[in-house]
Amino acid sequence: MLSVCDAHVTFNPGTPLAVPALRGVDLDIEAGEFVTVIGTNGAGKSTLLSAVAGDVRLDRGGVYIDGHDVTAWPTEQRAAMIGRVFQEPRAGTCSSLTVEENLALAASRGGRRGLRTALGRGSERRRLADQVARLGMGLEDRLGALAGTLSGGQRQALSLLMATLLPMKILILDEHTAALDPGAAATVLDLSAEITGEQRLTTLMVTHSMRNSLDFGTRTIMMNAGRILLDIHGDKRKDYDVPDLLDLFKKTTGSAVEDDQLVLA
Ligand SMILES: Nc1ncnc2c1ncn2[C@@H]1O[C@H](COP(=O)(O)OP(=O)(O)OP(=O)(O)O)[C@@H](O)[C@H]1O
Repeated sequence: MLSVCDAHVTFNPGTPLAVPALRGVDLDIEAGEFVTVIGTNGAGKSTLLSAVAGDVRLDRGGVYIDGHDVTAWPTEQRAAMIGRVFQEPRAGTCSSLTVEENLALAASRGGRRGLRTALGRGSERRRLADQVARLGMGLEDRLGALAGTLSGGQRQALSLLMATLLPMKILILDEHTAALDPGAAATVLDLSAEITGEQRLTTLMVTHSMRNSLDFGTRTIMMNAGRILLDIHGDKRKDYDVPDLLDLFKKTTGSAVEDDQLVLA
């Protein structure tokens, strides 16, 4: 469903500041798979996600979605197929619009209906209220509140809902719970699992928590220095715990994981 083939990306190529961020990444993901992506700082996780979304162009290699070669497609063209939630809750919602207006904007994305039309229809307003009620955060009673007044967790749950409101194929979650307190992070993670499961979305989630990388999704990949080091899926995944991931990392790279966040989170 999603294939990344021999992906290479170097930032600032040909300069003293050149950084090889992806060094030959191959990844094939089946429809409905939920892949958690883990790795030390600077491993290339976000670059991989950005290469799939179209924000980062490959120097070499290709990205294929449902058999279409999208390597040369700009982000806007891929946006109809890809939903994305970022680390920063403010990135996915507009502070100066209400909850309802944010949702209506997401519902009208790429379509003919504008914000006013979506909000002008009683049936559409009810549908959006029903959708927001499922988040279990009481936002259905705060549809008229500005998104800027919501808590980080509420805002990130709203971002998640907005990213998945319209039918699409791939959901990209880039450390989307990293800026939240533990309680809100757990709620948003559970919601992510629920929504992706229901819609059978093909999902790529970067996390800094080894624990979460095993507890959520159907497959775990670990990156280091621009490459995929480990790829665990199927029943095999149940046999792994955090110490196993640490061991594998050490065996493959010859060094221990130094990123405390990965180990402790
Ligand atoms: N726009 C950019 N310009 C220059 N270098 C960049 C740019 N974006 C990323 N890099 C570098 O590319 C490498 C991979 O970065 P990337 O953000 O993909 O890593 P990551 O695994 O997501 O790390 P983290 O967990 O710290 O977010 C890093 O060395 C980073 O400094």
